Amino acid sequence: MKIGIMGGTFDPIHIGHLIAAESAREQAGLDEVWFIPTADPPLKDRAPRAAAEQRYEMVRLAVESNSRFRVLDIEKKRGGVSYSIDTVTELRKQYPGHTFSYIIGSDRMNDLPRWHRIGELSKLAGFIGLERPENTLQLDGLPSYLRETLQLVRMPQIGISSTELRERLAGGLSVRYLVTEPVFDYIRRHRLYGPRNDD
Ligand SMILES: Nc1ncnc2c1ncn2[C@@H]1O[C@H](COP(=O)(O)OP(=O)(O)OP(=O)(O)O)[C@@H](O)[C@H]1O
Ligand SMILES: O=C(O)c1ccc[n+]([C@@H]2O[C@H](COP(=O)([O-])O)[C@@H](O)[C@H]2O)c1
Repeated sequence: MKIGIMGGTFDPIHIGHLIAAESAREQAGLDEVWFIPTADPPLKDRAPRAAAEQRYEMVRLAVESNSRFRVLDIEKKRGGVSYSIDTVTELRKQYPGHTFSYIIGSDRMNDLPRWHRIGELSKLAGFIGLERPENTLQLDGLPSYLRETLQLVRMPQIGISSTELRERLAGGLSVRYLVTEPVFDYIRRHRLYGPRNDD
């Protein structure tokens, strides 16, 4: 099977992530998309607000109604910094018949050369790049070995981020319809992302 990996911090997961995954599935002819919430994200300068277990649970709730979407706890279980090379190596061992491609937003695409052991990773997995409103992909900035493995897909522009959602929640504003209803309920029940005084 052809698998797309939707990796992310998902702090929290929002409709932009889901529409990105669905667009990639459709346009890249993927059989399934596997969502993999990180433990510690490698290149983010702040630790996630919600615990790995809570971020995993929100992703599980967001994808459970789609039979072509799955959530994997592989990075949560491994703990520590979630390097994609470790995840792909483990997945290839576990599922030798599948091929894997990382789905990434165009904003993250510029960071690709800084990913851990990126040369090796690019031989083990492909990359599917999505356009995002606030960043235009500068393909010229990428080395040719990455350009060659990159497939670009289009998606309706969803100009939201988890950062914006956390800010809205901290400010007492609604995130209804920016996240799925079960995720909205989970955030409310667990009182996630409320105002705090150590920011
Ligand atoms: N609105 C969006 N449209 C398309 N892709 C997105 C969108 N938001 C996030 N992504 C992509 O989803 C993946 C996971 O992103 P992540 O979990 O860090 O979400 P984020 O909204 O960018 O979070 P934050 O604001 O906390 O940095 C990344 O590849 C990112 O580019
Ligand atoms: O392996 C790396 O060095 C690496 C560096 C940056 C990001 N990633 C992966 O890219 C995905 C999106 O990351 P983030 O930080 O934007 O949530 C997630 O699966 C990360 O593990 C991976």
